[in-house]
Amino acid sequence: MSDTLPVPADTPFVRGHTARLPTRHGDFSITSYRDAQLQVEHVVMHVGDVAGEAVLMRIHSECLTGDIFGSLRCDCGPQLELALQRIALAGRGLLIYMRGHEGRGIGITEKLKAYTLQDQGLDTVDANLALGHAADLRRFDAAAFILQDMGVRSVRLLSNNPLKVLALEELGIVVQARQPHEVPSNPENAGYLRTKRDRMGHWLG
Ligand SMILES: Nc1nc2c(ncn2[C@@H]2O[C@H](COP(=O)(O)OP(=O)(O)OP(=O)(O)O)[C@@H](O)[C@H]2O)c(=O)[nH]1
Repeated sequence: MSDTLPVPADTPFVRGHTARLPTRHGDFSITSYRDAQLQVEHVVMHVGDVAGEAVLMRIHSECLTGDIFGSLRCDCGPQLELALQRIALAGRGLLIYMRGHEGRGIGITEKLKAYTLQDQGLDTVDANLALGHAADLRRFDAAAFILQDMGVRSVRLLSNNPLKVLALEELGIVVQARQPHEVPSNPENAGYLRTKRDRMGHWLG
């Protein structure tokens, strides 16, 4: 971790512990961070010395259904796998796994309610709105802290989401480049991806 950059003393974020984590994608280290704001622990999967410039980086928002159960309703699971593969292949980089981001911040129960509304014909955005939520409630200040703590000075961000780039830049993160992170679609998530492209401005083909 960086000894060179000052980390604010009054932060709600605290580094936990680092361990070696060999995976089927390659050999990673994993570091936990306590987030007193969201009352969760985020984890970072990292490879190589990430202090410095132009670090390959993915911020992955928790998606229990996609990441764990192989849901076809979204593209989260394949995006997570692809990101770990790309970072392992690069030999240097990190994936910040943001807990508390489930359902773009609405939580698992509300996301399941949104799924039911989507099965009745609403798209992802309107389902959130019908439940009384904004389309996207995620905050990235924990990610900004983690990058600073790890000494990351600029990133090559794996993402298709222009608002994510803006949100990170507003927090002072230098996004040197944005690299597309598109995975093949399937019949179950075609509408979801279309909504991301047409209503949320994602750079998707
Ligand atoms: N509210 C809601 N959240 C969803 C739905 N499907 C997936 N999610 C959540 O969306 C989050 C991932 O955000 P996405 O919009 O897919 O992608 P992104 O992170 O903004 O953009 P990329 O960096 O390009 O992947 C995860 O927290 C998922 O749990 C859905 O139908 N409704």
